[in-house]
Amino acid sequence: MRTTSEQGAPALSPGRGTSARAHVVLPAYNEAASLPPLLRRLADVALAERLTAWVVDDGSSDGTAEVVAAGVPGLDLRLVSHPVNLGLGQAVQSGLRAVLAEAAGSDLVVVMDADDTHDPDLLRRLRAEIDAGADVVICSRFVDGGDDATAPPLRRLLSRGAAVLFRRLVRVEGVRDFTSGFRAYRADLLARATRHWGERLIEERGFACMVELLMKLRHCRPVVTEVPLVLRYDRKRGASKIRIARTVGQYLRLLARDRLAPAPHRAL
Ligand SMILES: Nc1nc2c(ncn2[C@@H]2O[C@H](COP(=O)(O)OP(=O)(O)O[C@H]3O[C@H](CO)[C@@H](O)[C@H](O)[C@@H]3O)[C@@H](O)[C@H]2O)c(=O)[nH]1
Repeated sequence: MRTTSEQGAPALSPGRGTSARAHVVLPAYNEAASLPPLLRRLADVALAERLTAWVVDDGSSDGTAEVVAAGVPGLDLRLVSHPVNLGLGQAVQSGLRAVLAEAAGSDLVVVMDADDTHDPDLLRRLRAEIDAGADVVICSRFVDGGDDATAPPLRRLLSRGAAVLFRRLVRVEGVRDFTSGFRAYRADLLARATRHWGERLIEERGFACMVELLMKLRHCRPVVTEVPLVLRYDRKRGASKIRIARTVGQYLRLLARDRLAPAPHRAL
């Protein structure tokens, strides 16, 4: 296991082609119990997928960092640490920054939940989509074969409401599931967006950061595809951190900010 500083500008080699490595960013806040089974499952796909896992420990108090420091046989595992809790948005941003400092342009950068509710077997499918020409691939609850039937009704309403709202008002071609936390990006797309937005690539601290990232990336005119996600809403350990009223407020604020912010003059 290596511990990585968060500093470092994107240093990517350009050019399209078959994706080489897969970098999996796992934002984690108090996930010491959920991480070990997930990391073992990632180790199972690591060899075939040339995979590095980057856990972003966001000021956890439950020993999440120690779990990562213990390492997992067969898995190239890195730890990015925040000394205090800065929120999901900052954690994703720190993870992406660390990955981009060493990724190649055609690498695959995946962000997925650290609570062991996302299936690492989907990584093969994500790689296939990127290799076929996609810049962003979303694991989606809202395409044929996807669902979130096991989620509580209010949570389903939140995701569906957000999907309808953002589809109407933002429209990113190819996107149905705006709030899914399980996605893959081509590294050079993220690097291009980072060069333009810098630290402002992700300003939302909470769950709205997922939508914000898509909103910013749309200015790069990415090719976006979706693959079905059957969300196993069966968190076996710990509790969900999402607060519904707060998240709705963040979505509305994000929409307002997007309307007011000047769009880049041309595609990035
Ligand atoms: N680093 C960090 N990670 C966090 C924080 N808050 C949450 N996370 C991480 O974000 C992931 C998802 O958090 P959960 O608390 O498990 O939320 P959920 O209810 O499973 O979220 C579901 O709905 C979201 C909105 O639709 C989706 O974005 C998410 O992928 C998932 O489907 C987990 O890995 C959790 O540790 C934070 O403050 N800091």
